[in-house]
Amino acid sequence: MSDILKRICAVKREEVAAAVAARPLSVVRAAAEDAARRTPARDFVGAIRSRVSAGQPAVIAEIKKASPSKGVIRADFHPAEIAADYERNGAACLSVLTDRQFFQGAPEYLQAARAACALPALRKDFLVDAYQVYEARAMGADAILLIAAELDLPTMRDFEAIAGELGMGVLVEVHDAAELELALQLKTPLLGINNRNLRTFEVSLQTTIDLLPQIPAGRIVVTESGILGKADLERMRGHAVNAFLVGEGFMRHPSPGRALAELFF
Ligand SMILES: O=P(O)(O)OC[C@@H](O)[C@@H](O)c1c[nH]c2ccccc12
Repeated sequence: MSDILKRICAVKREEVAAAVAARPLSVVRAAAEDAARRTPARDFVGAIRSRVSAGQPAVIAEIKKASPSKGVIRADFHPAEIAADYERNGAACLSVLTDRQFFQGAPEYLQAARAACALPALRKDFLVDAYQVYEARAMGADAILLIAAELDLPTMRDFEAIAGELGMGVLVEVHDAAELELALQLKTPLLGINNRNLRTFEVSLQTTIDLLPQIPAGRIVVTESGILGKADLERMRGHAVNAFLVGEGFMRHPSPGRALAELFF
């Protein structure tokens, strides 16, 4: 079985090396600090927490053109329009793919999406180097994703500390009990459970349900991937999970925002 996550992360290391050669860390860091001063990050964690504590669904609506498992999901792709549509229809936050090679994303999509609305935006990418955390803030991101399957604990702590200095939120993503144990040692309250195994791309919503008993109070569980219909939603709500990260289920509709409203409100 080919390990897709490993392949992606190998490419990420090459990308970082090329980016560092073009724009050294000191420059990106200064750009990130400048961005943090001039356009402070929007409160990603707060946007989710306020909805969940009010008993409302917190939806992180994803802007994703393609994926390695599904190919092109949405050919007619306008990130700014989609972002505004999501906002009008009650999304709490955005998640924007910035990886070019595997997801046909781009940093410019994050910038365009964020500029078109007032929602906090997560940089959805595979972070393997602190450089990319600075890069995230420099491109306007309000939050970063840490994938516990690819990072050790000291590295995650380091990235979380940098994100905190720059005012960004952190969503830490796990897929099994071992990863969860690492993730729980971070400070962030936002715990994503990816129903998709990033090594094989198999999806099972049972992944979220199985890990719930090991999650202490005070963490906000975000169930990620494979949420397509009302039955999925009811199943999660039956286990008191009320924060969701949804991509494909919205992106295949002419109006992704309307799809969001129909599913959640
Ligand atoms: O399109 P879906 O099945 O609704 O999934 C969204 C999101 O969870 C998925 O895109 C994702 C979750 N974790 C990731 C890490 C990297 C890239 C993508 C992802």
